[in-house]
Amino acid sequence: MTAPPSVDTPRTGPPAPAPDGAPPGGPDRPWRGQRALLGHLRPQRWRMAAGVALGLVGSVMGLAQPLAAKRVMDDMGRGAPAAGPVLVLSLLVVAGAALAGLGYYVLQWSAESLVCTARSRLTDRLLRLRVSVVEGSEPGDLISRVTSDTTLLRQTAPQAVSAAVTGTLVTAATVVMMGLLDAVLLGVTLAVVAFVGVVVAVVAPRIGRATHGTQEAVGRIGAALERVLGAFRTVKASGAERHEAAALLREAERARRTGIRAAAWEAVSATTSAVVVQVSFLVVLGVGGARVASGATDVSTLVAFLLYLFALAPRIGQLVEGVGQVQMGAAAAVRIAQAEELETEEQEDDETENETEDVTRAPLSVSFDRVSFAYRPGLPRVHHQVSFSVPARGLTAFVGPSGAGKTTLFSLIERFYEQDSGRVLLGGEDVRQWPLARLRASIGYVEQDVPVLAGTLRDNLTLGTPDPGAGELARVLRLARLDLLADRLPDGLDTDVGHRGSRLSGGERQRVAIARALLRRPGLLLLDEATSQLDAANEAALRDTITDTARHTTVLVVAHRLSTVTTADRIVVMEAGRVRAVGTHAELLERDALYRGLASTQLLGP
Ligand SMILES: Nc1ncnc2c1ncn2[C@@H]1O[C@H](COP(=O)(O)OP(=O)(O)OP(=O)(O)O)[C@@H](O)[C@H]1O
Repeated sequence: MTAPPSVDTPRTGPPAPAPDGAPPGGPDRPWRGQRALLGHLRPQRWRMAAGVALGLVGSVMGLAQPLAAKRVMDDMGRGAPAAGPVLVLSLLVVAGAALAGLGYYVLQWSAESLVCTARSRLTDRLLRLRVSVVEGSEPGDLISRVTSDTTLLRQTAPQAVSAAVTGTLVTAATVVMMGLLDAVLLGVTLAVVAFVGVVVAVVAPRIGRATHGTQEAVGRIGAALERVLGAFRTVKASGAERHEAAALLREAERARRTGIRAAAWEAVSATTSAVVVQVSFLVVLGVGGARVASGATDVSTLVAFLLYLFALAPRIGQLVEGVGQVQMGAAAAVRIAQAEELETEEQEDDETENETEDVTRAPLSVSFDRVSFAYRPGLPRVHHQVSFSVPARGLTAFVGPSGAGKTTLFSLIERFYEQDSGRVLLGGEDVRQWPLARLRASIGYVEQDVPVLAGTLRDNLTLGTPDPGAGELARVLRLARLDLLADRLPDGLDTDVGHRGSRLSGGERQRVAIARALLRRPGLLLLDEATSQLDAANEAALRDTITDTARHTTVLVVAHRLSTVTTADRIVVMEAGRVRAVGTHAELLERDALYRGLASTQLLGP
């Protein structure tokens, strides 16, 4: 074996995830949430503006209705024909209601579009996350960011926008009218109302923090549920339902507490604004009365001013509520932004989407050249200067004690992780030079754990090979000894196999995974303990299939049961992250004590 020259490469892996597995970042960067919220709103700004404008016109028509009604009554009182005013009033009623309804619809429509964009962007990113990032995160928490946080965003965005636009416009117009009536009284009013601004400035961040806390707790509920439902039988068999339910309840309680805290702060700001408006009314009454007495203004101006002040009150309430909605939306936007900041795999596969068309079906050689690797900085190394070469075609087996680093070899070939130093070569080319999509499309991989997804048998087989053709499907079903199963199932290939294939036996799940990998006609087939759960007859049959496949493809297998690999072209013995020996079964029995030990414990002689 000639080892290719070594090139030490710096570690380019992702940064370590946050210690609790949560996406990095926090709500504390100033205005981060508001900026993120604006980022979500921006693409919908015109549609939202249209919705708000329609609503505004509808409200103005509503305001004009009393005047039109007055006109109808006046005309009727005078005995004049009232058909015209009645028509105008009817138009105002119908058009006002229709426009207000249309405005609401357009606003909600834009909110749905906004949240759909957020969800698709987030799911797209989540599917492109690095394996290490997902393994360091809580899937349930990530899911809650796509579901619960985007829903909160959807609920708060229209109210926030409508409150900001309508509240600001109407407040500004009212203030102008008040200023025209009596500038001194306006000054007095603004001085009192400014207090609301101070309260809101103090309270708003607290609403944001409490909402963030609630959403964090909801995320942890998702994570705890995922943990329980992901190992449901184990939880039940261990009688751990109560214990796990208690953990869920603790998080639900935490969500309740932070939710109540947010509600309390909202109540504080709403009550303050209501009280301040009342106080401003009394102050204006007092100061205005004094001004009337001194002749600085007249009674009708004071009355008109007070009427405007009454009209202003709900607008101030709307603005205060809008600020609360913005804080809630911002809390959701921060959590969405945190998930969007998680490190994804390189974007190259977007740019070269048709690279997958160019899949390598020809057998691929594999070489490890002095590869060293640790899963994370600070963790012990799993591989120490691992070197071996496997030619294109043929069956190569990796054996060795548990934890020796066999599965990790496959993770480095698939580039789920990147080595700290040394090179991994596929078809003579560094795997880092391969476009990622093409690299993975050229490999068939059967992983050690639960390699079946929810859905039908057909969905599972065609994952990654969408239209294989009936003949090809029948071929792999036969090769993986699944043809009888497919005939037996009630809906054949369209039978639902349950969550993680729970309606299949362990051996059937393994055969499904093998069939799926074979369907790709890969240049390299990686099988990690792929036949460990098969009965003797099926295992023998699958062994023949694998041996046959290895005639035209490179096949690497990890096996604990040596009986499955004694006929391999070469066997690589690994121990504690190092390659100990390479040879055939017979050679290793003679040369390697560890292998001999493994063989004798498994009752395999020379
Ligand atoms: N995602 C991970 N993060 C951190 N450490 C890991 C990770 N996966 C595996 N390890 C560690 O790396 C070492 C090698 O694991 P690996 O799965 O490659 O061993 P293996 O030889 O395939 O073992 P087995 O035969 O039991 O499957 C083990 O000590 C394991 O604890």
